[in-house]
Amino acid sequence: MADSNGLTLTVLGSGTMGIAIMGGVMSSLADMKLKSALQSTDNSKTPSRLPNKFIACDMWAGAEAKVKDALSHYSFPLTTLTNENIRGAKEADILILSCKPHGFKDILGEKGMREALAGKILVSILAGVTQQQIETFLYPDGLPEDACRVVRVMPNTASFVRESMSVIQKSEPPLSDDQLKLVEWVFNSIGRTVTLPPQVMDVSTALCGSGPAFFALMLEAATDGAVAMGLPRAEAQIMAAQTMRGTTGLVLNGEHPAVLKDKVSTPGGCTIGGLLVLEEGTVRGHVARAIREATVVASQLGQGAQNVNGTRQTKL
Ligand SMILES: NC(=O)C1=CN([C@@H]2O[C@H](COP(=O)(O)OP(=O)(O)OC[C@H]3O[C@@H](n4cnc5c(N)ncnc54)[C@H](OP(=O)(O)O)[C@@H]3O)[C@@H](O)[C@H]2O)C=CC1
Ligand SMILES: O=C(O)[C@@H]1CCC=N1
Repeated sequence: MADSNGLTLTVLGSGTMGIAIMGGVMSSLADMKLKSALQSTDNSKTPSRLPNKFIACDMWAGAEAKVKDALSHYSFPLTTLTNENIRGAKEADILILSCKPHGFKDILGEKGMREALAGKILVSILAGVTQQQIETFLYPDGLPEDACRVVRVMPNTASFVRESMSVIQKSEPPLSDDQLKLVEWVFNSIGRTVTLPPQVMDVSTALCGSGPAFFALMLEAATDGAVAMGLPRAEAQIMAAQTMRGTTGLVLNGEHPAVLKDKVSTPGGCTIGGLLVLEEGTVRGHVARAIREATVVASQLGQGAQNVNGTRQTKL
């Protein structure tokens, strides 16, 4: 692990995701330091230089305190900047574009930004904004030799606790070995990654980006039911969350969800009774439709469209 020789990671937009990603990377680095003191690690997938200095840019001054509150306990060099995106970009080796989807033109259109980004990796996590949209905006006359490499990734908010499911869009032409190692290291350090083609980025946004909200709704509803039957809320919430974690652990361990469900359903028992109530409510159809709706909405986000459920209107 390179320490004194470390890279600088800048986030452009220090909101929920900017903080979550920096927090996850810092936590991972802190963990690596501890582990490397105890055992040797497989370095074949580790870039020669890792990010260990961080710059958080935002246009809202209040973001500085939020970033410091969330991250200063990690003790990595952390600079917070307000309305100084160009400086943040100049000092960066790798950047995460983490503003709202419609905000990318304000940031990338700033005078001097193109020069500040030259030769660097710009990871966009914006929902609904394609790699091509960003590249065409930055380089309307075609990619110059010193163009930055735009890489699209869809992580989720669990980055903060290093449990993200991040979808890395396959880059065309391929990234260099060093670039790929670095991008994969950043997102592997904050959870799990898969690499997929551009045409599935919107559904990945719905399933993985929005997913924590959908699963949280399920968790909250289960907690409410338990509270209604007499459990104290604090315990009920932990019990529901741990049960959800256990279920995901089994599935990630190879158990098929349908088999898992059947194994829990004792004949004549309480589980099948509960499941049939869920089926009466067409929960599966609605959950699946939520993913479909979110996919459609995600696909509109880069075009300035708004609203859901057939009420979408394109901004003129
Ligand atoms: N939230 C999530 O779980 C996920 C979000 N995403 C994507 O990540 C991106 C960020 O989402 P999220 O973190 O939730 O959004 P937030 O609104 O929490 O954060 C975005 C931040 O960018 C700031 N910002 C806006 N304009 C500028 C500018 N010109 N220069 C610097 N900073 C600016 C915003 O400031 P201000 O508030 O003042 O506008 C805000 O603090 C979005 O594009 C979203 O699609 C992807 C996966 C999951
Ligand atoms: O709701 C949104 O638009 C963003 C993208 C994925 C999660 N949150």
